[in-house]
Amino acid sequence: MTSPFTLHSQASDCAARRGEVRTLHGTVQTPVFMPVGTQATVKGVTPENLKELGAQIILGNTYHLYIRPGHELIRSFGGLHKFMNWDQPILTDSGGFQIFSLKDLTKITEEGAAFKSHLDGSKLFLSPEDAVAVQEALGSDIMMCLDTCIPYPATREEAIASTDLTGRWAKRSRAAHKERGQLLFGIIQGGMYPDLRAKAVEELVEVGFDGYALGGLSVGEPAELMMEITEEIAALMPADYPRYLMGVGTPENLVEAVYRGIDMFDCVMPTRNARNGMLFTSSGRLVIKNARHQDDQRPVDEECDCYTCRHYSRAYLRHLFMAREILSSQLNTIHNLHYYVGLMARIRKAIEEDRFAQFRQEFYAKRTVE
Ligand SMILES: CNc1nc2cc3c(=O)[nH]c(N)nc3c(CCN)c2[nH]1
Ligand SMILES: [Zn+2]
Repeated sequence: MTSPFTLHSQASDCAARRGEVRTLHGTVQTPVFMPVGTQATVKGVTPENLKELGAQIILGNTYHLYIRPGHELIRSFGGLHKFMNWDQPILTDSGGFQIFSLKDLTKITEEGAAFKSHLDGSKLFLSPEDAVAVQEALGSDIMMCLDTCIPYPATREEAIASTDLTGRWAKRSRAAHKERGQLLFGIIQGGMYPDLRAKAVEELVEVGFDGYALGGLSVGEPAELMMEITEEIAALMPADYPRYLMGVGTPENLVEAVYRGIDMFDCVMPTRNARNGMLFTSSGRLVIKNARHQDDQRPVDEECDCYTCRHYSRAYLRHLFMAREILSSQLNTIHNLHYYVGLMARIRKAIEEDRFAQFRQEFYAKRTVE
């Protein structure tokens, strides 16, 4: 198994590292934040907007695209890249998280996940092999194994049963994956039990994947516990393969997880919060509907050079939000994604210059909660 990951530099005073992941649609510089594009679109922005703000790789979702419009339709258009006019890397999540968040609509057996469509309640089924086949049809550059995301809290017995099943499914996913350049990542479960997670790492490495993801986190557990597990398990994940922390997180989470050795992140926060009028800035968060922005001529963030900050005032963005204008979501999303992608670019530079621990201190010094 040759790794798609190249390590460029390792911080001298923490686990942070600078690297790159080679994929069929290009090389991704890490640490990297991946905007979420669940239904073949990053909500509210065009691929051109994404390129302009610096996005390297985006996320799609097996479950959603399988249900609508269907992976066979997308295959007939030459795959997801052609269908959505995005010619850079795409990572598709397996649907593990979505199927389990459907809760009572899902039945898990050894064979796979039987579930009811959230659209029309029709009965559907995905085996680990099906999930690989769907992602191959989509043509994603990085595929994720179908897994069972363990809720928080979970008993040790529940965590053992679920983690063992995820391990057996991972083996089947690897066997089903025909080598054609598409990468396949394994997902580490284990709940909040470090020993179960350590065992899961060993088993997945034994099977052999192109990268390893920490799953089952950011599921309602305290942030300290998420960071404890991340710190302990990232250190056990192969250093010469990509490490992906799924569904994380706030800007602070990203800084803390990079500090502990994580390379890849995805989170709906920048896009979802943008639509809800919550904007990220270098000094903290800003709620655009707040009356104090009503006649404020300044951009969202004086230190930001994104399209939104170069052309629009807080007053205008507040007006769009209050008027429920479509442009509100577009401009707020461009800014928030530019902030996240820009933060990762500043993190990569700090690691290259071996001053990440200092960067982390400065990052917090500037955060005054608005
Ligand atoms: C928001 N928090 C969060 N936790 C996750 C865990 C898994 C997880 O354990 N497995 C999978 N397959 N996906 C997850 C996701 C979706 C990531 N796009 C998560 N999101
Ligand atoms: Zn901006």
